[in-house]
Amino acid sequence: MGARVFIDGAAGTTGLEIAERLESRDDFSVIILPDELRKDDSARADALNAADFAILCLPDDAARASVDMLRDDSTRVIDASTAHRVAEGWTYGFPEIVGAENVRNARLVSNPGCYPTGFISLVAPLVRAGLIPADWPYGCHAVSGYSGGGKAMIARYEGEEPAPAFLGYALHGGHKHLPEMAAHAGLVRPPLFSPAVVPTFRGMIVEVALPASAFLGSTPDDLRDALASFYESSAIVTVKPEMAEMTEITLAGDTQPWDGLDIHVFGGKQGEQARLVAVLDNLGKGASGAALQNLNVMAGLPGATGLRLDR
Ligand SMILES: NC(=O)C1=CN([C@@H]2O[C@H](COP(=O)(O)OP(=O)(O)OC[C@H]3O[C@@H](n4cnc5c(N)ncnc54)[C@H](OP(=O)(O)O)[C@@H]3O)[C@@H](O)[C@H]2O)C=CC1
Ligand SMILES: CC(=O)N[C@@H](CCC(=O)OP(=O)(O)O)C(=O)O
Repeated sequence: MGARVFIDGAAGTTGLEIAERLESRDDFSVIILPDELRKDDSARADALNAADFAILCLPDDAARASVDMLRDDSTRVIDASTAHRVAEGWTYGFPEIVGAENVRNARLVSNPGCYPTGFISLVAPLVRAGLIPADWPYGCHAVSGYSGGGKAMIARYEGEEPAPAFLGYALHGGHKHLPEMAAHAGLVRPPLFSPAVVPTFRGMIVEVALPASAFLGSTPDDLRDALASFYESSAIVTVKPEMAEMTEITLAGDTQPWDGLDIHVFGGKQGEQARLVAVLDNLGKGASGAALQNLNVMAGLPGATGLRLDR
Protein backbone atom coordinates (compact mmCIF):
# COMPACT_ATOMS: atom_id res chain seq x y z
CA MET A 1 0.00 0.00 0.00
CA GLY A 2 1.37 3.40 -0.99
CA ALA A 3 0.83 6.76 0.66
CA ARG A 4 -2.85 7.42 1.37
CA VAL A 5 -4.34 10.22 -0.73
CA PHE A 6 -7.76 11.58 0.20
CA ILE A 7 -9.52 13.46 -2.59
CA ASP A 8 -11.97 15.87 -0.97
CA GLY A 9 -14.44 16.84 -3.71
CA ALA A 10 -13.82 13.74 -5.82
CA ALA A 11 -17.23 14.08 -7.51
CA GLY A 12 -16.35 17.43 -9.12
CA THR A 13 -14.63 18.15 -12.43
CA THR A 14 -11.11 18.46 -11.02
CA GLY A 15 -11.48 15.79 -8.33
CA LEU A 16 -12.90 13.23 -10.71
CA GLU A 17 -10.02 13.63 -13.12
CA ILE A 18 -7.42 13.35 -10.34
CA ALA A 19 -9.17 10.23 -9.01
CA GLU A 20 -9.24 8.63 -12.47
CA ARG A 21 -5.61 9.37 -13.03
CA LEU A 22 -4.52 8.00 -9.65
CA GLU A 23 -6.50 4.79 -10.21
CA SER A 24 -3.74 3.24 -12.29
CA ARG A 25 -0.99 4.14 -9.81
CA ASP A 26 0.21 1.58 -7.29
CA ASP A 27 2.40 4.05 -5.39
CA PHE A 28 -0.65 5.75 -3.85
CA SER A 29 -3.82 4.39 -2.33
CA VAL A 30 -6.78 6.64 -2.93
CA ILE A 31 -9.44 7.43 -0.33
CA ILE A 32 -12.78 8.64 -1.70
CA LEU A 33 -15.92 9.02 0.40
CA PRO A 34 -19.10 7.34 -0.83
CA ASP A 35 -21.65 9.69 -2.32
CA GLU A 36 -23.84 9.83 0.80
CA LEU A 37 -20.87 10.89 2.97
CA ARG A 38 -18.96 13.19 0.64
CA LYS A 39 -20.41 16.32 2.29
CA ASP A 40 -20.55 14.87 5.79
CA ASP A 41 -18.15 16.95 7.87
CA SER A 42 -17.41 14.23 10.37
CA ALA A 43 -16.55 11.69 7.63
CA ARG A 44 -14.48 14.30 5.82
CA ALA A 45 -12.59 15.19 9.01
CA ASP A 46 -11.76 11.52 9.65
CA ALA A 47 -10.61 10.98 6.06
CA LEU A 48 -8.58 14.20 6.07
CA ASN A 49 -6.79 13.23 9.25
CA ALA A 50 -6.20 9.62 8.21
CA ALA A 51 -4.54 10.61 4.95
CA ASP A 52 -0.88 11.26 4.20
CA PHE A 53 -1.96 13.68 1.47
CA ALA A 54 -5.27 15.46 1.00
CA ILE A 55 -6.11 17.00 -2.36
CA LEU A 56 -8.87 19.58 -1.97
CA CYS A 57 -11.01 19.93 -5.10
CA LEU A 58 -13.68 22.09 -3.55
CA PRO A 59 -15.10 25.60 -3.68
CA ASP A 60 -12.97 28.06 -1.68
CA ASP A 61 -15.07 28.09 1.50
CA ALA A 62 -15.26 24.32 1.65
CA ALA A 63 -11.48 24.13 1.11
CA ARG A 64 -10.90 26.52 4.04
CA ALA A 65 -13.23 24.39 6.15
CA SER A 66 -11.24 21.25 5.26
CA VAL A 67 -8.01 22.88 6.40
CA ASP A 68 -9.69 23.88 9.67
CA MET A 69 -10.62 20.23 10.22
CA LEU A 70 -6.99 19.10 10.34
CA ARG A 71 -6.13 18.11 13.89
CA ASP A 72 -2.35 18.08 13.52
CA ASP A 73 0.45 18.46 10.98
CA SER A 74 0.51 14.87 9.78
CA THR A 75 -1.57 15.40 6.62
CA ARG A 76 0.07 17.25 3.76
CA VAL A 77 -2.36 19.28 1.67
CA ILE A 78 -2.67 20.24 -1.98
CA ASP A 79 -5.47 22.77 -2.33
CA ALA A 80 -6.79 23.13 -5.89
CA SER A 81 -9.03 26.05 -4.95
CA THR A 82 -8.22 29.76 -4.90
CA ALA A 83 -8.40 29.93 -1.09
CA HIS A 84 -4.70 29.73 -0.24
CA ARG A 85 -2.79 30.85 -3.32
CA VAL A 86 -1.45 34.01 -1.73
CA ALA A 87 -1.89 32.90 1.88
CA GLU A 88 0.93 33.00 4.37
CA GLY A 89 2.38 29.61 5.25
CA TRP A 90 1.41 28.09 1.89
CA THR A 91 3.80 27.20 -0.92
CA TYR A 92 2.62 28.04 -4.43
CA GLY A 93 2.62 24.72 -6.27
CA PHE A 94 4.34 25.78 -9.46
CA PRO A 95 7.65 23.88 -9.12
CA GLU A 96 9.18 25.45 -12.23
CA ILE A 97 8.67 28.92 -10.74
CA VAL A 98 9.12 28.47 -6.99
CA GLY A 99 11.64 25.61 -7.16
CA ALA A 100 10.82 21.92 -6.86
CA GLU A 101 12.76 21.72 -3.59
CA ASN A 102 10.36 24.16 -1.94
CA VAL A 103 7.35 22.13 -3.06
CA ARG A 104 9.04 18.88 -1.98
CA ASN A 105 9.52 20.22 1.56
CA ALA A 106 6.14 21.91 1.93
CA ARG A 107 3.24 20.65 3.99
CA LEU A 108 0.68 23.09 2.58
CA VAL A 109 0.72 23.55 -1.19
CA SER A 110 -1.72 25.65 -3.18
CA ASN A 111 -2.29 24.47 -6.72
CA PRO A 112 -2.06 27.41 -9.14
CA GLY A 113 -5.09 28.69 -11.02
CA CYS A 114 -5.39 27.76 -14.65
CA TYR A 115 -5.09 31.26 -16.15
CA PRO A 116 -2.34 32.27 -13.68
CA THR A 117 -0.34 29.20 -14.73
CA GLY A 118 -0.20 30.59 -18.27
CA PHE A 119 0.35 34.19 -17.23
CA ILE A 120 3.02 33.50 -14.61
CA SER A 121 4.86 31.07 -16.91
CA LEU A 122 5.29 33.91 -19.42
CA VAL A 123 5.95 36.89 -17.17
CA ALA A 124 7.76 35.71 -14.02
CA PRO A 125 11.02 34.56 -15.69
CA LEU A 126 11.27 37.75 -17.73
CA VAL A 127 10.64 40.03 -14.74
CA ARG A 128 13.25 38.11 -12.76
CA ALA A 129 15.74 38.46 -15.61
CA GLY A 130 15.11 42.21 -15.68
CA LEU A 131 13.93 42.04 -19.30
CA ILE A 132 10.48 43.44 -18.57
CA PRO A 133 9.49 45.73 -15.70
CA ALA A 134 7.62 44.78 -12.54
CA ASP A 135 5.49 47.91 -12.74
CA TRP A 136 4.32 47.83 -16.38
CA PRO A 137 0.52 48.01 -16.91
CA TYR A 138 0.33 44.51 -18.36
CA GLY A 139 -2.71 43.16 -20.13
CA CYS A 140 -3.66 39.51 -20.39
CA HIS A 141 -6.17 38.06 -22.81
CA ALA A 142 -7.13 34.42 -22.47
CA VAL A 143 -9.60 31.84 -23.72
CA SER A 144 -10.57 28.71 -21.85
CA GLY A 145 -12.54 25.57 -22.56
CA TYR A 146 -15.83 25.56 -20.67
CA SER A 147 -14.74 22.88 -18.17
CA GLY A 148 -12.88 25.74 -16.46
CA GLY A 149 -16.22 26.87 -15.08
CA GLY A 150 -16.78 23.56 -13.26
CA LYS A 151 -20.03 21.61 -13.17
CA ALA A 152 -22.26 24.66 -13.57
CA MET A 153 -20.66 25.85 -16.79
CA ILE A 154 -20.40 22.33 -18.17
CA ALA A 155 -24.16 22.00 -17.65
CA ARG A 156 -24.68 25.30 -19.45
CA TYR A 157 -22.58 24.29 -22.46
CA GLU A 158 -23.89 20.74 -22.64
CA GLY A 159 -27.53 21.55 -21.88
CA GLU A 160 -30.52 22.09 -24.15
CA GLU A 161 -30.04 25.83 -24.66
CA PRO A 162 -27.48 26.82 -27.29
CA ALA A 163 -24.32 28.12 -25.60
CA PRO A 164 -22.38 31.17 -26.84
CA ALA A 165 -19.54 30.71 -29.32
CA PHE A 166 -17.57 33.33 -27.39
CA LEU A 167 -18.29 34.34 -23.82
CA GLY A 168 -16.20 37.21 -22.50
CA TYR A 169 -16.45 37.78 -18.75
CA ALA A 170 -14.83 39.53 -15.79
CA LEU A 171 -15.89 42.64 -17.72
CA HIS A 172 -15.71 44.85 -14.65
CA GLY A 173 -12.43 43.49 -13.31
CA GLY A 174 -12.02 41.77 -9.99
CA HIS A 175 -11.37 38.22 -11.26
CA LYS A 176 -10.43 35.82 -8.45
CA HIS A 177 -7.08 35.04 -10.10
CA LEU A 178 -5.71 38.59 -10.04
CA PRO A 179 -3.93 38.43 -6.65
CA GLU A 180 -1.93 35.32 -7.51
CA MET A 181 -1.14 36.63 -11.00
CA ALA A 182 0.49 39.73 -9.50
CA ALA A 183 2.12 38.06 -6.52
CA HIS A 184 3.72 35.09 -8.28
CA ALA A 185 4.69 36.93 -11.46
CA GLY A 186 6.55 39.44 -9.27
CA LEU A 187 4.46 42.43 -10.36
CA VAL A 188 3.48 45.49 -8.39
CA ARG A 189 -0.10 45.26 -9.69
CA PRO A 190 -2.25 42.67 -11.43
CA PRO A 191 -2.71 42.71 -15.20
CA LEU A 192 -5.77 44.01 -16.99
CA PHE A 193 -7.32 40.61 -17.47
CA SER A 194 -9.85 39.73 -20.17
CA PRO A 195 -10.78 36.04 -20.03
CA ALA A 196 -13.30 34.32 -22.26
CA VAL A 197 -14.84 30.89 -22.68
CA VAL A 198 -15.10 29.10 -26.02
CA PRO A 199 -17.19 26.04 -26.85
CA THR A 200 -14.62 23.33 -26.39
CA PHE A 201 -14.44 21.19 -23.22
CA ARG A 202 -10.82 21.75 -22.32
CA GLY A 203 -7.80 23.76 -23.39
CA MET A 204 -6.57 27.27 -22.82
CA ILE A 205 -4.58 30.01 -24.54
CA VAL A 206 -3.18 32.86 -22.45
CA GLU A 207 -1.55 35.84 -24.08
CA VAL A 208 0.46 38.83 -22.92
CA ALA A 209 0.99 41.31 -25.75
CA LEU A 210 3.82 43.78 -25.29
CA PRO A 211 4.88 46.88 -27.19
CA ALA A 212 8.65 47.20 -27.63
CA SER A 213 8.77 49.89 -24.93
CA ALA A 214 7.91 47.20 -22.38
CA PHE A 215 10.96 45.11 -23.10
CA LEU A 216 13.52 47.74 -22.44
CA GLY A 217 15.58 47.56 -25.60
CA SER A 218 15.66 43.76 -25.90
CA THR A 219 14.20 41.94 -28.88
CA PRO A 220 11.46 39.30 -29.05
CA ASP A 221 14.27 36.80 -29.75
CA ASP A 222 15.95 37.82 -26.46
CA LEU A 223 12.67 37.20 -24.61
CA ARG A 224 12.29 33.77 -26.21
CA ASP A 225 15.92 32.89 -25.45
CA ALA A 226 15.51 33.94 -21.81
CA LEU A 227 12.36 31.81 -21.44
CA ALA A 228 14.04 28.87 -23.21
CA SER A 229 16.96 29.02 -20.84
CA PHE A 230 14.68 29.37 -17.78
CA TYR A 231 12.70 26.24 -18.71
CA GLU A 232 15.65 24.31 -20.15
CA SER A 233 15.46 21.51 -17.59
CA SER A 234 11.65 21.28 -17.50
CA ALA A 235 9.99 18.21 -18.97
CA ILE A 236 6.64 19.99 -18.80
CA VAL A 237 7.18 23.51 -20.12
CA THR A 238 8.44 23.78 -23.69
CA VAL A 239 9.53 27.04 -25.24
CA LYS A 240 8.91 26.73 -28.95
CA PRO A 241 11.54 27.97 -31.39
CA GLU A 242 10.71 30.91 -33.59
CA MET A 243 8.29 29.81 -36.26
CA ALA A 244 8.02 32.72 -38.65
CA GLU A 245 5.75 30.69 -40.89
CA MET A 246 3.26 30.07 -38.07
CA THR A 247 0.31 32.37 -38.70
CA GLU A 248 -2.38 30.85 -36.49
CA ILE A 249 -2.62 29.49 -33.01
CA THR A 250 -5.44 27.08 -32.23
CA LEU A 251 -6.95 25.15 -29.34
CA ALA A 252 -6.54 21.46 -29.95
CA GLY A 253 -9.95 20.54 -28.51
CA ASP A 254 -8.43 17.49 -26.83
CA THR A 255 -10.62 15.12 -24.90
CA GLN A 256 -7.84 13.66 -22.77
CA PRO A 257 -5.70 15.54 -20.26
CA TRP A 258 -2.53 17.05 -21.59
CA ASP A 259 -0.10 18.16 -18.90
CA GLY A 260 2.38 20.14 -20.96
CA LEU A 261 2.60 23.89 -21.38
CA ASP A 262 3.90 25.34 -24.62
CA ILE A 263 5.27 28.86 -24.79
CA HIS A 264 5.53 30.89 -27.97
CA VAL A 265 7.08 34.30 -28.46
CA PHE A 266 5.95 35.95 -31.67
CA GLY A 267 7.77 39.09 -32.69
CA GLY A 268 6.84 41.93 -34.97
CA LYS A 269 8.87 42.21 -38.15
CA GLN A 270 10.85 45.15 -36.77
CA GLY A 271 10.73 43.91 -33.19
CA GLU A 272 8.07 46.53 -32.47
CA GLN A 273 5.95 44.09 -30.47
CA ALA A 274 6.13 40.73 -28.78
CA ARG A 275 3.19 38.42 -28.23
CA LEU A 276 3.91 35.99 -25.42
CA VAL A 277 1.54 33.04 -25.67
CA ALA A 278 1.05 30.05 -23.39
CA VAL A 279 -0.96 27.05 -24.57
CA LEU A 280 -2.06 24.57 -21.92
CA ASP A 281 -4.91 22.36 -20.77
CA ASN A 282 -6.94 24.09 -18.06
CA LEU A 283 -7.60 20.67 -16.56
CA GLY A 284 -4.00 19.46 -17.10
CA LYS A 285 -1.13 21.75 -16.08
CA GLY A 286 -3.93 24.18 -15.18
CA ALA A 287 -5.47 21.82 -12.58
CA SER A 288 -5.27 18.03 -12.20
CA GLY A 289 -1.93 17.61 -13.97
CA ALA A 290 -0.39 20.26 -11.73
CA ALA A 291 -1.92 18.63 -8.64
CA LEU A 292 -0.42 15.28 -9.65
CA GLN A 293 2.91 16.92 -10.40
CA ASN A 294 2.85 18.49 -6.93
CA LEU A 295 1.86 15.20 -5.34
CA ASN A 296 4.75 13.45 -7.09
CA VAL A 297 7.21 16.14 -6.07
CA MET A 298 5.96 16.19 -2.45
CA ALA A 299 6.18 12.40 -2.29
CA GLY A 300 9.78 12.61 -3.49
CA LEU A 301 9.10 10.70 -6.68
CA PRO A 302 11.42 11.34 -9.58
CA GLY A 303 10.33 13.95 -12.06
CA ALA A 304 6.77 14.24 -13.19
CA THR A 305 5.81 10.56 -13.18
CA GLY A 306 2.45 9.79 -14.73
CA LEU A 307 2.00 13.07 -16.53
CA ARG A 308 0.87 13.04 -20.11
CA LEU A 309 3.04 15.52 -21.93
CA ASP A 310 2.39 14.73 -25.53
CA ARG A 311 -0.57 15.93 -27.54
N1 LIG B 1 -12.31 23.41 -13.50
C1 LIG B 1 -11.10 23.92 -13.59
O1 LIG B 1 -10.55 24.15 -14.70
C2 LIG B 1 -10.32 24.20 -12.39
C3 LIG B 1 -10.86 24.21 -11.11
N2 LIG B 1 -10.07 24.45 -10.04
C4 LIG B 1 -10.55 24.60 -8.68
O2 LIG B 1 -10.88 23.36 -8.13
C5 LIG B 1 -11.97 23.52 -7.25
C6 LIG B 1 -13.06 22.62 -7.75
O3 LIG B 1 -13.43 23.09 -9.03
P1 LIG B 1 -14.22 22.21 -10.05
O4 LIG B 1 -13.78 20.79 -9.93
O5 LIG B 1 -14.14 22.88 -11.35
O6 LIG B 1 -15.68 22.40 -9.42
P2 LIG B 1 -16.94 21.47 -9.52
O7 LIG B 1 -18.09 22.37 -9.31
O8 LIG B 1 -16.92 20.66 -10.75
O9 LIG B 1 -16.75 20.48 -8.28
C7 LIG B 1 -16.74 20.89 -6.93
C8 LIG B 1 -17.15 19.69 -6.08
O10 LIG B 1 -17.09 20.05 -4.69
C9 LIG B 1 -18.26 19.54 -4.07
N3 LIG B 1 -18.55 20.29 -2.86
C10 LIG B 1 -19.06 21.54 -2.74
N4 LIG B 1 -19.15 21.88 -1.44
C11 LIG B 1 -18.70 20.82 -0.72
C12 LIG B 1 -18.57 20.55 0.66
N5 LIG B 1 -18.90 21.46 1.59
N6 LIG B 1 -18.08 19.35 1.04
C13 LIG B 1 -17.72 18.43 0.13
N7 LIG B 1 -17.85 18.61 -1.20
C14 LIG B 1 -18.32 19.80 -1.62
C15 LIG B 1 -19.33 19.72 -5.13
O11 LIG B 1 -20.44 18.91 -4.83
P3 LIG B 1 -21.76 18.91 -5.74
O12 LIG B 1 -21.40 18.00 -6.87
O13 LIG B 1 -22.80 18.34 -4.88
O14 LIG B 1 -22.00 20.32 -6.16
C16 LIG B 1 -18.59 19.27 -6.38
O15 LIG B 1 -18.63 17.86 -6.55
C17 LIG B 1 -12.41 24.99 -7.28
O16 LIG B 1 -11.90 25.66 -6.16
C18 LIG B 1 -11.79 25.49 -8.56
O17 LIG B 1 -11.45 26.86 -8.43
C19 LIG B 1 -8.73 24.59 -10.22
C20 LIG B 1 -8.16 24.59 -11.44
C21 LIG B 1 -8.94 24.50 -12.63
C1 LIG C 1 -13.90 29.32 -17.57
C2 LIG C 1 -13.95 29.69 -16.12
O1 LIG C 1 -14.98 30.04 -15.58
N1 LIG C 1 -12.82 29.62 -15.48
C3 LIG C 1 -12.72 29.95 -14.10
C4 LIG C 1 -11.32 29.65 -13.70
C5 LIG C 1 -11.11 28.19 -13.56
C6 LIG C 1 -11.14 27.86 -12.16
O2 LIG C 1 -11.99 27.17 -11.67
O3 LIG C 1 -10.26 28.54 -11.47
P1 LIG C 1 -9.02 27.91 -10.79
O4 LIG C 1 -8.05 27.63 -11.81
O5 LIG C 1 -8.69 28.98 -9.86
O6 LIG C 1 -9.53 26.77 -10.12
C7 LIG C 1 -12.97 31.40 -13.80
O7 LIG C 1 -12.69 32.25 -14.63
O8 LIG C 1 -13.34 31.69 -12.65
